[in-house]
Amino acid sequence: MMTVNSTITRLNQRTAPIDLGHEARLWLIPGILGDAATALFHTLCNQLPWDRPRVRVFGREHPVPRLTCWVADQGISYRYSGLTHEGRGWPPALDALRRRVTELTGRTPNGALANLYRDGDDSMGWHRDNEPELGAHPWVLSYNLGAARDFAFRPYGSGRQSRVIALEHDSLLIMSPEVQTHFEHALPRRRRIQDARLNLTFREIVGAGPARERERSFRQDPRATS
Ligand SMILES: O=C(O)CCC(=O)C(=O)O
Ligand SMILES: [Fe+2]
Repeated sequence: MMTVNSTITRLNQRTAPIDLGHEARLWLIPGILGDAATALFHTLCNQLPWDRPRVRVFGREHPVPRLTCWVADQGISYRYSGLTHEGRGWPPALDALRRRVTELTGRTPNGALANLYRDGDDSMGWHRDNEPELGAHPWVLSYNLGAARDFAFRPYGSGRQSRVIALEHDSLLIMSPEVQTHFEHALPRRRRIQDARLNLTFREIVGAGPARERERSFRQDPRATS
C-alpha cells in the first residue's frame, strides 16, 4: 500500500492542492475518463442495485434523500444508515474507473459508496468519513458523474462554512486524511437543479474494528440527513 507521503507527492505533481488548513488538502482532477464517462453514468444509474435506506432522525423515521449502494470486494462490509452492507464484488462496468483512480492516486480502495441524487432536491447532510473501519488515515477519493453540484466544507465543531467547490461531471476530488479529522462536508440541496448526479466515494476498509453509526449532525436541515 502507498504511504501517505507518496500519495501527496504524486497528487502534487499533477495539480496544486486546495489547502483548507490543518494540513487538510483537496485535489480536484477534471476529466479523468473522457468520453467513456457519459456511458458509465447511464450504466451505473441503470445497473447498480440502488437502495433507499430509512434512518431515524429526532425520533422519526425518514427515507434518506438519495439512493445509495455499497460496492466492494467480496466480504468487505461497511456500516451506514444503521445497517451493515456487504461487499459482493465489483461490476465490470467499474473496472476502467478503478484502474484510473489507482493510476492517479496510487491508492487501492477496496470499496466505494455510491450515491445517486435524482435531482437538486436530493442531498447529503454534514458529516465526516472517519468510521473506524477506514483506519487512522482515511483517504476518500470522490468521483462525479452527471449534473454538477456544490460540495461544502466547514471546520468540525464550528458550524462556520469555509469552502464550497463545484464538482463537475467526470471529475475526481481527493481528500487527504486530515480533511476528515478537522472538517465536515455536505452536499447541500440545490432546488434549481433538475438533473441527476451520481457520486462514488472510493474508500479503503482496513480493519474489522467495531463499526459504529456514521456520524451525522442534523443542524442544517433534517431532510438533508442520511
Ligand atoms: O455526493 C458527494 O459528493 C458526497 C458523498 C459523501 O460525502 C459520502 O458518500 O460520504
Ligand atoms: Fe462523505
